[in-house]
Amino acid sequence: MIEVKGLIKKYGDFEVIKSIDFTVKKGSVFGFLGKNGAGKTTTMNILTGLINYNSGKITIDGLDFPENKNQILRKIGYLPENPVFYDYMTGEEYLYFIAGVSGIPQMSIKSRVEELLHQVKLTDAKDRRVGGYSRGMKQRLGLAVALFNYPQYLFLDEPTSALDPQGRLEILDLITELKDNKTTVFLSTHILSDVERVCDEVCILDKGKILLTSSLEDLQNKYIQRIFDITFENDCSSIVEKLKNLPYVEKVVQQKRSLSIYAKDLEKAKRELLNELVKLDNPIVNYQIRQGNLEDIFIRLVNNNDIL
Ligand SMILES: Nc1ncnc2c1ncn2[C@@H]1O[C@H](COP(=O)(O)OP(=O)(O)OP(=O)(O)O)[C@@H](O)[C@H]1O
Repeated sequence: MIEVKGLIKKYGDFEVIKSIDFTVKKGSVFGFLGKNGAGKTTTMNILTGLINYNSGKITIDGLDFPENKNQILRKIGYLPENPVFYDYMTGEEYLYFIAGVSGIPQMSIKSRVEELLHQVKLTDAKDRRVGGYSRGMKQRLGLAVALFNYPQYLFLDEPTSALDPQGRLEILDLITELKDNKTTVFLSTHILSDVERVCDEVCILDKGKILLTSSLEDLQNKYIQRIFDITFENDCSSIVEKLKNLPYVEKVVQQKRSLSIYAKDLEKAKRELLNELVKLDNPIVNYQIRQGNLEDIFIRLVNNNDIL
């Protein structure tokens, strides 16, 4: 288990991490969410021992982080957002190079390299120079490096953002496999559908502060919202204000001829909204009720702070 209490990180006078607390349960997939610049990479760099922090307490499996850094780091694997390699090496040579510095017994190296190449689906590309790999292939090679020493805690910083949908699914499947093997995964990402697919816990960071930590299930149960998506024949800018003032409407988001109306009172909105809309001199071409997803919850939390 990772426990973080009162963690503060400053660059000069700029407090990037503003006294955050959170707990990552062993064996879980912990989704660490936040907009650009929220402080996700900084937090991950601290937890993987790459940078120092100003104050706070971090314990991993009950061990104080600074006091037991070497012991703890042996349990940790990290895939940074933009992993860097020696481009002139082949993928296989690079993993042999990592083996050389990892302390793994000589006799196990060949089988470990082969196993990892297979796991990240790079066996066919193992003899190509890394400089010629696509971003997705580099990401997968970085994952092989992070996994080299069978980490108990795996930190992944935006591991799928460079990948095409197929590549993303492969990484998400791998995360699920790792979780099944009891690896704790700390996943920073912007891609909320990925979080919905693999995470157990969600932590939302905004401007260095934690807005919310929750199990994904609780978050969905508590904050899920019904949204009415309506498309009109003509531009609907002029009716937004009127709709916002309806007592059962919480928020209206407009995109040219379409509106997303967030309901405060779902039952009332179901009964009354359509009646209200047909009175307008703008024919409706589409009307549907959608269940909000994590993306909607995230946008409401980070942009409005209106459900806290
Ligand atoms: N070495 C540094 N010196 C000064 N400021 C820094 C340094 N590293 C990061 N920052 C600032 O700290 C804040 C948090 O950055 P961080 O990279 O942790 O955010 P992030 O949530 O990972 O964003 P992204 O999704 O863009 O990677 C940003 O405002 C960034 O400019």
